[in-house]
Amino acid sequence: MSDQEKELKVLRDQIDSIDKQIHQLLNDRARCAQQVAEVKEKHQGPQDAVFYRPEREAQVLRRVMARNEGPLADKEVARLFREVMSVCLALEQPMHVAFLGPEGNFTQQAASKHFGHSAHCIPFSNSDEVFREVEAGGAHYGVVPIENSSEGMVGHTLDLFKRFQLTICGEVKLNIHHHLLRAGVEGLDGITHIYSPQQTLSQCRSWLDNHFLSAERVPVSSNSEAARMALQQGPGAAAIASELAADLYQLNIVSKNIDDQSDNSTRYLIIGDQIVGESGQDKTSILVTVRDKAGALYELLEHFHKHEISLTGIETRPASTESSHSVFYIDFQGHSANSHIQKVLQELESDSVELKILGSYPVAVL
Ligand SMILES: O=C(O)C(=O)C[C@]1(C(=O)O)C=C[C@@H](O)C=C1
Repeated sequence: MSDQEKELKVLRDQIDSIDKQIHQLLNDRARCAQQVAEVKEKHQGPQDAVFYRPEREAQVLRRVMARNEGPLADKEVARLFREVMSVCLALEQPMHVAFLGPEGNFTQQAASKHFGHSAHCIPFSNSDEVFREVEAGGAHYGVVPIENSSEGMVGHTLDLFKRFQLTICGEVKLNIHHHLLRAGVEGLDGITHIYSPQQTLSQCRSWLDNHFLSAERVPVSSNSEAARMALQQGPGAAAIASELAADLYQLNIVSKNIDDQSDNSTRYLIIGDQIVGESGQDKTSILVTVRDKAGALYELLEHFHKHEISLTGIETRPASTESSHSVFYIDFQGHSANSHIQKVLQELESDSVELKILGSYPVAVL
């Protein structure tokens, strides 16, 4: 045995022994989660037991990151624990998560980032169907986009909260990175057509102008459709799409991160029908309907100012039935179980035509 082989053997024996301990501990943890499920079923009833606890998951992940001493990066260890909790939760109850499809898009990536890879994610062709599926009980939770750093709020998603009696159980943020994908070929030569949704083509315009001024840019309905076209049309075709789409359609990533803006991100909401407990770092979202008059918004915001509550987002939506009313979607720091948040909610309720509390939920961890 060479010196190198001897030294490697010592270290690999150590790794084998550590792996054995990790393996045992993982199964110990899984057994604990099974017992947690039994306790929930015993006290809440087998039909009503709530297995997924976003507040607890957020606390576990925050603690993992806070105590991490490396060399693994905080986010990397949290990602591992995210998956550990995902398999443990699947033992308690296999999770069915509806998302705004099609398969391979960024919303699916967001769903996996939030629930881990043991959740069964099902694509739906529009956000209305995602809401309907969750409300009907066909899926435990749903994932829909709410805000993009360059495009702003997704008004349609906000309006769905007026129609459906669902709550917000969580949020997840995803950095959006677009890649150039090709089937069976490496490099950039010979590309004549580039497929992607119009919005993505716009977000990569400078890169495309620099590299492919003469290639035809073909707008398609989704990321996944772009990937499918690249696969179907052969070597002259390329798609701009996500890493997940590359995996799904077995395409090569020939150029990574081609977005003009490197910090493009999208925030997604987790919708369900449960009240989420306090995690220690939470947000609350509401819809407030007020009569149109000068200073209406000012009066609403005064309540937040008085109680020193920081807003994290505000958006005006048209009131569908009454033209003399305005609806504001507002999210702010704090949990509705907290007494000073309760005071603001009471004041808003007495000052408005309608107040709908959409939910309190943990601020995105990963
Ligand atoms: O603490 C719980 O309630 C659990 O069910 C355990 C556990 C975990 O694996 O840590 C699993 C799923 C929940 O979403 C939260 C945490």
